[in-house]
Amino acid sequence: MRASLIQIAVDPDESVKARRQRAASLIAAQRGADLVVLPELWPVGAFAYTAFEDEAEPLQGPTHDIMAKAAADAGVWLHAGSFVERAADGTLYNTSLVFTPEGERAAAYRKIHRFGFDKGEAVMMGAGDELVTVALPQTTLGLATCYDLRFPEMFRGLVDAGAETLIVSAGWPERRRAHWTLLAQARAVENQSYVLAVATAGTHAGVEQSGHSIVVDPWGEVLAQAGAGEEVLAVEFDPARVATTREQFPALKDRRLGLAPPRL
Ligand SMILES: NC(=O)CCC(=O)C(=O)O
Repeated sequence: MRASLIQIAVDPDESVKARRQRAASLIAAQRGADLVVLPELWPVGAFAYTAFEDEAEPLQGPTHDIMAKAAADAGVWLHAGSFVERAADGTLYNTSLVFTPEGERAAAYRKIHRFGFDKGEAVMMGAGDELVTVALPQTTLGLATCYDLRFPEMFRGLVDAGAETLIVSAGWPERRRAHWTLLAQARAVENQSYVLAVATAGTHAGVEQSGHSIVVDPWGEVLAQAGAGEEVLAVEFDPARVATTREQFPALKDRRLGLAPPRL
């Protein structure tokens, strides 16, 4: 299976409209891949909180339509990263979209863990509450967005729902890049799954982005990792290795659920 991770740079000097067109061109160049993945909030920037209200779109808005067409034109499964969704009741969500190679929307995932503690996304956006998996002919994807990477129970939930390839679409700061690489490998090892984690490049809202998108196999080996700048990370991987890894080293079968709490 061939995947292309588009580590697009989010530059405040480029308009959202221009970046959407540029993303579509980058996707067009990936014809021949099976799966293309974009990062979190690449139209506006994951830390550009002051722009969230103005750049919010309905689920089926400009980002949706341009990405649907880009998937169909390139004939690829497309995880289009996320955008700021304004729901019918006015609530904002950090929403990822997946399209089929025919340009049909296959899934929408609203980020479950919002980042920012008492500010930013955490107070400006609603939280999703549904795990999302997407069955491709070669593998089943489990969807996660950025800060979700820190919550292993969410990934275990995706694996329990059938996920074999975990997608992490992110806008991760350079300051915490060591966590990014470590957590991507940890999620792959503990879930005996591929992890395809794509981050943005560039600096926006004063936050330098990490880049270093990464693909990890079910044994925890790094198959490929990008540098800091804008880049397309292309990899080929064998989805059947998830089943063989889980058969040959069946740690997932040794889980002990429902343990008694400590006696006081
Ligand atoms: N956009 C995000 O979710 C950022 C997450 C982050 O910076 C971190 O977990 O560290």
